[in-house]
Amino acid sequence: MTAARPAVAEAKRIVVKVGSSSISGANTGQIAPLVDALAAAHARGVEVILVSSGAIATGMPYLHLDARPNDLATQQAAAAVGQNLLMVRYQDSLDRYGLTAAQVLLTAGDLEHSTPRSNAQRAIDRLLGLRILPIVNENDTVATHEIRFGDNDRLAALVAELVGADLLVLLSDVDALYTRPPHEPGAERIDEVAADDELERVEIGEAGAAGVGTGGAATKVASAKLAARQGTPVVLTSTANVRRALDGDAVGTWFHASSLD
Ligand SMILES: Nc1ncnc2c1ncn2[C@@H]1O[C@H](COP(=O)(O)OP(=O)(O)O)[C@@H](O)[C@H]1O
Ligand SMILES: N[C@@H](CCC(=O)OP(=O)(O)O)C(=O)O
Repeated sequence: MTAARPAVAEAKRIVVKVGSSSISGANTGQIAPLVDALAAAHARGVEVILVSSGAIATGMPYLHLDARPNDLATQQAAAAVGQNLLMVRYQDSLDRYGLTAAQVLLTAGDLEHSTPRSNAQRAIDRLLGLRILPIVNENDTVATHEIRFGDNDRLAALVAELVGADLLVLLSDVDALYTRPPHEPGAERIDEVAADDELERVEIGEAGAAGVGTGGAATKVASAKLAARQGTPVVLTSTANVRRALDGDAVGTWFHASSLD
């Protein structure tokens, strides 16, 4: 069967980004199907890098928090508790395929300075050469306001650039970008974005219902624009669609590379 998106079928190195709301709390069970899809791509010889949020959301119950904390210190504490548990959950799931995860924690400052940047690049390259799955997150305990990425959608686009990815897959709780918030009447699915002016008519609403993510659709669009400008095409779709997105099916919204300014 021919893939609807040949660029996906031909991609050798793919960055997949998943948000907190997709893999924590009531959606912790989505880790296994996500790992199934990553393992299938890995088995085809694709080099996969996962950018995963969820440290804070995973740590929250252990700090007896019902909602995402607002202050930086408590966010950092929750992330420190949650990050290793998140990695254990990924590794448990990867064990089903005999695959190994590696934790890669980065700050915005790391990617802006040449020495830590090339160190990270070298380490990720070696991990991929060893057929290990790098799982990237912001290094929340050392990231202060000045050196925060702000959201992992942006981090994902910067990692895609760092590793020279052929494709960025941004996962969310909606199946695509819509012309307005998807629950509003008149919202239409956008199949592809080939030029910047096509985004002018898009109305971006509030972030998802789970209340544990930070970015919402606005940061996904910004990330997709950044990656596309760097020459990496982007698929924006739901976590439930990840398998189909990696198979090259025409799911979600496709952002053409180098088409946006
Ligand atoms: N124009 C739009 N198209 C798609 N989603 C939108 C739009 N405007 C607002 N949203 C909302 O953005 C949410 C996704 O953001 P978010 O909850 O932060 O995701 P994640 O936790 O996966 O990063 C969706 O649940 C959706 O309701
Ligand atoms: N580094 C943070 C990510 C912050 C965050 O909520 O990101 P996202 O869910 O992608 O909007 C964490 O792991 O909790």
